[in-house]
Amino acid sequence: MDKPVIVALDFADDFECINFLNQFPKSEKLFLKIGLEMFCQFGYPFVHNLRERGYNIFLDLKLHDIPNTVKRTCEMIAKWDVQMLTVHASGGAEMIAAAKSGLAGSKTKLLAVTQLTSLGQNELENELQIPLKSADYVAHLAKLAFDNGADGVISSALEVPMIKDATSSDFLCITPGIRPKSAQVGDQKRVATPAQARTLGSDGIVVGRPITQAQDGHQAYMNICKEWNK
Ligand SMILES: O=C(O)c1cc(=O)[nH]c(=O)n1[C@@H]1O[C@H](COP(=O)(O)O)[C@@H](O)[C@H]1O
Repeated sequence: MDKPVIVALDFADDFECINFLNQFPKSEKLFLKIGLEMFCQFGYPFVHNLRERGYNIFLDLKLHDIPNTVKRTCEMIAKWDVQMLTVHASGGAEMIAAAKSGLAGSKTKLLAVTQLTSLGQNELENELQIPLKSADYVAHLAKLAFDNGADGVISSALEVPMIKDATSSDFLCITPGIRPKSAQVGDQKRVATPAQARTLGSDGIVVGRPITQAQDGHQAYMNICKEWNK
């Protein structure tokens, strides 16, 4: 798989989303992330529709439940022919392994979310009461995901070198929290530019608002791809 720029489709309605996609030439082979906002409203038919149109799909459901429930859910998703699926690494070793076994026989890559990019050191210590440096917590969760069969993790680009050291160079690091220099950071805490993410060894970047809320979404996407592929 080439290193993709994955567009996060965080739209309130499907009409707005399809209008957004129609800005792109048909030849543009987009990699799209369907997250909770759209999946909760439009479910599997929406995923199926976008697969039929030839898009690669990252289904970002961030599953986090008991192993049996996660396994059964993954068995269902395994039939959907999506390229990537997320679970929370903090669901534990057994849950990650259960997710992987649920996906058996499919080509869907299992990605474990480490520490959300919207959480910094302060939130980790004071809200979640995790007495670790953020980087150590991310490395710990990445190792847990690696040891239990995940294909990769979701983390900030800033942590990629450390994750690859703690796991393996081909363990996928897909990184949201991407902000071109001119973009607003918003609710993200651990951010990097597309160029920084590339230099740090990220295997793919996830970008939402800097593209979906731009005046010209296609141009914003092209600019980010240019910086990413430099
Ligand atoms: O799993 C994710 O994709 C994810 C994990 C994470 O730690 N941080 C994070 O921002 N994301 C997702 O990546 C996207 C980032 O969107 P923007 O902040 O608008 O670029 C959103 O759809 C988030 O749900």
